[in-house]
Amino acid sequence: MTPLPGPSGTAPVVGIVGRRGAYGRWLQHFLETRMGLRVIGRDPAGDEALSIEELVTRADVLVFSAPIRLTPALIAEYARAARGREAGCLWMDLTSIKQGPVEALLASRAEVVGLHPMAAPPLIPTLQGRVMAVCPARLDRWRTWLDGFLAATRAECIEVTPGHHDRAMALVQGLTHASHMAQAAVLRRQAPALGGLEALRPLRTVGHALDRIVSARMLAGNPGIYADIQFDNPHVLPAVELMAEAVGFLRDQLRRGDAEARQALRTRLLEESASFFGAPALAAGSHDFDRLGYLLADLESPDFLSVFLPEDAPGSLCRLLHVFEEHAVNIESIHSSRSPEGELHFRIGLDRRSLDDLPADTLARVAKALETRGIGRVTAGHRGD
Ligand SMILES: NC(=O)c1ccc[n+]([C@@H]2O[C@H](COP(=O)([O-])OP(=O)(O)OC[C@H]3O[C@@H](n4cnc5c(N)ncnc54)[C@H](O)[C@@H]3O)[C@@H](O)[C@H]2O)c1
Ligand SMILES: O=C(O)C(=O)C[C@]1(C(=O)O)C=C[C@@H](O)C=C1
Repeated sequence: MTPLPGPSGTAPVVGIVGRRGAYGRWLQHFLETRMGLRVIGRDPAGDEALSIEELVTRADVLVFSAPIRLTPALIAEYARAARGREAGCLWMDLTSIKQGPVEALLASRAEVVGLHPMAAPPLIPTLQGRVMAVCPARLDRWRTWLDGFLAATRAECIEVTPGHHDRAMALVQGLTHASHMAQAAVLRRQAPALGGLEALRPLRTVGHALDRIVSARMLAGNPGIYADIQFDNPHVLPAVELMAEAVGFLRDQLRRGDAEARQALRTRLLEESASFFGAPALAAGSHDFDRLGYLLADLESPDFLSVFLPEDAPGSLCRLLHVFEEHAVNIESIHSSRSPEGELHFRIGLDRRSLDDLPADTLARVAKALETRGIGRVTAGHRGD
């Protein structure tokens, strides 16, 4: 692989501040394996071989990937240590909040871009299928290299100013996180009396299942990030205040309990918001809800085989399906998905009734045929009898 040259014509050395963290590790792997670049870094979590001075001197590109609450002061500390030697370099950050970090970066003499990959570091080596907010702040000679870097990430890049980003993230992240933290807190208080979370599962709706997924993802994540987004994005507090006002209004109507209260709830919390969303958005959201509901049902169906296809080539899926046909196994659904390790596979949902009419070892024979003919490797499978 030919590394992408920087403005001097040679491949830049990239320094990562916070390279032992979740994104720092992901980015180092990306830069080394997908861009062929040399990566150095520093992190108080056991990676202090280079001093701050050495790091800013040696890195042509410096990326800040540190806790949100510390980042503006950390950037200022690096800028002080660089004492102007950063002129001609590119400095950037991955922080979930953009105004403070980008202002701090601009106080240096480096070229500056603020980035926000809007998803946790993925299992796969690129950001394909994810959005990256890009705040170009002071770019000149590094623009071409930056374009190449962003293209290599395969993220859907959206240019935005830091101020607009933070106001939007107060709604996209702050509000979403706040409502799911609140939901999880209520579930914690009330679900045990009903036998716990798992006891609710058989009675799930699609809406509850989707919300549970979001809450679980957040609660499984880094609590520091979720707390910092609430506290350090100044636009979150007004959004949370409006949410509390809306929930308070709902509570007041429930306490009143009369016909007028019911009408007030319908008007203010349903009809007025529905007309704000508009008919096309309501129809599209409703359709997506249905599709996600069926997707979740498919992914939970008990009869399935998950098959890893080593050959990412036209016709591989066709050859795979032919084996099921040969064994008279009826397929109910096919989803391409990723294992927890990031490996691409197909989850083949099977029709229970067709399995019932077949010999008990049919799935084992399908799996064997797939493997001996070199079509695919069965990574998981289940026949829910
Ligand atoms: N994880 C996510 O979901 C996610 C998504 C998008 C953006 N981000 C952003 O990426 C950045 C890093 O997040 P993360 O998930 O890797 O967090 P993390 O807590 O896993 O990593 C942060 C790293 O910074 C290090 N650090 C702390 N103080 C430091 C200092 N003084 N100098 C150098 N390093 C220091 C920590 O030791 C840690 O290894 C954050 O700004 C976050 O907003 C994270
Ligand atoms: O877990 C995920 O993939 C996320 O989307 C994490 C999430 C989020 O929940 O908003 C959290 C912080 C980052 O700034 C970006 C995204």
